[in-house]
Amino acid sequence: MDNEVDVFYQELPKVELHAHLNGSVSSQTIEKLISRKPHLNIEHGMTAIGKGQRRTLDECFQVFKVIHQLVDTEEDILMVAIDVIKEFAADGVKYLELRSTPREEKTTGLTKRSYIETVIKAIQQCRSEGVDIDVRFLVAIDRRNGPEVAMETVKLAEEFMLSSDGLVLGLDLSGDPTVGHGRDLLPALQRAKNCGLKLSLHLSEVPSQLEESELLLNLPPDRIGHGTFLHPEVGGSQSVVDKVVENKIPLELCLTSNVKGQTVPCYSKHHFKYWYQMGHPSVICTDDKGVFSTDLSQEYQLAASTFGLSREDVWKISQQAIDCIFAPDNVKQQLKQKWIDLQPQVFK
Ligand SMILES: CNc1ncnc2c1ncn2[C@@H]1O[C@H](COP(=O)(O)O)[C@@H](O)[C@H]1O
Ligand SMILES: [Zn+2]
Repeated sequence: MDNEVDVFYQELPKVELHAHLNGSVSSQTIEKLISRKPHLNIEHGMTAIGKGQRRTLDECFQVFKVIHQLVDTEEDILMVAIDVIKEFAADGVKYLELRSTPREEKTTGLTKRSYIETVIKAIQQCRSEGVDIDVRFLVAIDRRNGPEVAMETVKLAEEFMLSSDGLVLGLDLSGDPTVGHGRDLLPALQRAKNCGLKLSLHLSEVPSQLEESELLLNLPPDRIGHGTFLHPEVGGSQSVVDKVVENKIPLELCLTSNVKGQTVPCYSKHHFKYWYQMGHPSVICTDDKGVFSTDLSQEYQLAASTFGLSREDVWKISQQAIDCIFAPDNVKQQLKQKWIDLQPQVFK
């Protein structure tokens, strides 16, 4: 971890809605993976970006390739998912929507179906051990893989949505934003929406995506990842902002990820300020806590110190995130009660 985090932020009950499984692998788990696969000659420094370090977004995507080499069996996925879930729980996260791209690995017999099944198994195992966190799963589409794979992923997600007892709730669109165009993925995303999968789309993570965002906002998505370049001040447009506001589409905002990935020049210029000041639903998230050496408490603390938020403001942000989850209303009600129960302890 990069910084010392005040106990208030750790004890604050939190909702995490934007976490990529393989980007969330901690250094402890990476150690275990490296010792399972010494022949790969992967060193620790290749899988995380430390304090004060920055990488281009392109270099970040190279890091995921290294991690994918380390995580290529059902056994690896099970361990990684269980570790990640327990780490979020230890950081005070009470509700987590984990997202991951199902991968097939011919050499190890891993299939996209067994990939999803294994993540579900990890969630169930944590639940049976009594880990204090409600975890759901969003199946991810890597935009690099094109429309056919996207459609295949939607069909799989649809199947699991119906058979996983509410654990699979939706779909994520992610991957290198400079590759491919959302227009080609529209039929798959439209199908997902029609069958009841919730949609969280990475939109305008880089400046060149305005036209794509305009198009995909017509779906409309249920949440937006990043949305760094949506507003006019950074080359977006007012009509795009209006669409987001009219449809009340929550934004998942990841400060460290954007600064370390160099799409935002510094913390004080993060678009959290723009959307939060407007009173638009803005959820603080980690994106890739392993790769960016952070955790959700630290992200809350960073937002507070950068934008001068009081503890009451911070409490409100974490509480209002409950309204943005993809799980049904009864789950929202349970979480709201949990927040009420925990409040005296956090503000003691
Ligand atoms: C930094 N900003 C980002 N922008 C876009 N996509 C990202 C991302 N961070 C992570 N991913 C997506 O998540 C995958 C890793 O987790 P999973 O193998 O799916 O669990 C990456 O390969 C990429 O597709
Ligand atoms: Zn992301």
